[in-house]
Amino acid sequence: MEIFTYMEKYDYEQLVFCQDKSSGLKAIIAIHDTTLGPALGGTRMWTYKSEEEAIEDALRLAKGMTYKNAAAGLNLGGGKTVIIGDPKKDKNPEMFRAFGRYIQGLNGRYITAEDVGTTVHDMDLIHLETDFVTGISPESGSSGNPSPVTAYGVYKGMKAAAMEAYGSDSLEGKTVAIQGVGNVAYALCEFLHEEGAKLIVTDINKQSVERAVEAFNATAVDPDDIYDVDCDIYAPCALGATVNDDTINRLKAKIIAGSANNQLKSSKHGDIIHEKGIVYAPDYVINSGGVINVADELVGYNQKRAMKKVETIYDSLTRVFEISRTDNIPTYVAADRMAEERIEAKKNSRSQFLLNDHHILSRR
Ligand SMILES: NC(=O)C1=CN([C@@H]2O[C@H](COP(=O)(O)OP(=O)(O)OC[C@H]3O[C@@H](n4cnc5c(N)ncnc54)[C@H](O)[C@@H]3O)[C@@H](O)[C@H]2O)C=CC1
Ligand SMILES: CC(C)CC(=O)C(=O)O
Repeated sequence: MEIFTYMEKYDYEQLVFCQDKSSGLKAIIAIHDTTLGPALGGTRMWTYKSEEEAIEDALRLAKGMTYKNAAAGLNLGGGKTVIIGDPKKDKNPEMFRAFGRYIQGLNGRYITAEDVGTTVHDMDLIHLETDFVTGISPESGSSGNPSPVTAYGVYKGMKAAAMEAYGSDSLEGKTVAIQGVGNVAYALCEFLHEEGAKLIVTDINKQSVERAVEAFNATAVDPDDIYDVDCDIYAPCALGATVNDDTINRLKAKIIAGSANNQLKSSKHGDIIHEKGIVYAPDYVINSGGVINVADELVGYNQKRAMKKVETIYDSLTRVFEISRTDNIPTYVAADRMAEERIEAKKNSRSQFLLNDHHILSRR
């Protein structure tokens, strides 16, 4: 990959490589755009096959955060970190403290939180070195684990998608195929089960599947079979790019709505599902509950206020579906347009965020 060519193409601001030999830290912080404010996005820890794959993931996820934060109405830019390693085997406290020092060095241009492979405990370790971290333990006045709130937003978004597809937002009796029953999806299963939806689940982790089968009477299938099951809603809640050339003709669902980031392998796949009449809830709109929740910490966390804002995901998606219908454009294009309009409006007055005295986290 020609890194500068790629960065120039999608207008990235900064890519930071962090290495700490004694703890084994190898992290990549990608900052896409700070027009609206400091870049906020989580830290993913994953076993990448190559450094190139890790860089690409960081870059794609960071750009997604720019759009997510803009579409959610947050005054925040987009960034994300990936740590190369196995979250089950390679973590140690020094690693996250070293990473925290790198974040501190960015002086507020980037604020982190949880993502796949990282936990509240990891954020607490980062917090020992920097204030530019959210989603730390609630005892410190923080909002804690964002996953259940993300799940609540996805649940609300799924209802908006059901309204668009079926004319009713009830999920009772609907069959939802859930790919990956980790932190977000387990909490999502709770909401869906409570409303009377039927659940089909899969995960590469057997224990996660068993837990969902036991708790929600879910039907388990093998990971690759999830694309072939009869269902009303396909909910990708694992990693990205699962709507791709191999899967797109296998999916039987009328709705695609889940928590995973970067669900479409490429924009071509968004065009195809639009032509097929599938209602696609753009990933960064439906999964913005977590970032909306942690962003509330920037003004002094208030759970009620945060949850009220998370509920607006239903309205944002309804607006996206309306634009898509009226202008006959795919929903991902409608969402991009909403986000880009917000960023463009601000572009001439603000860019390249730098910390100022009013940064709330520096006073926490
Ligand atoms: N945690 C949060 O608040 C937010 C999460 N997201 C996104 O939602 C997705 C899930 O996040 P979390 O639940 O936090 O992560 P997690 O790591 O707790 O859960 C992901 C699950 O997917 C499973 N998985 C991985 N590859 C799989 C495959 N090929 N087939 C089936 N299962 C597979 C894993 O075993 C794990 O159980 C990620 O894409 C994440 O970026 C987006 C916004 C916020
Ligand atoms: C986990 C969130 C708090 C932020 C994030 O990285 C995301 O929404 O993908």
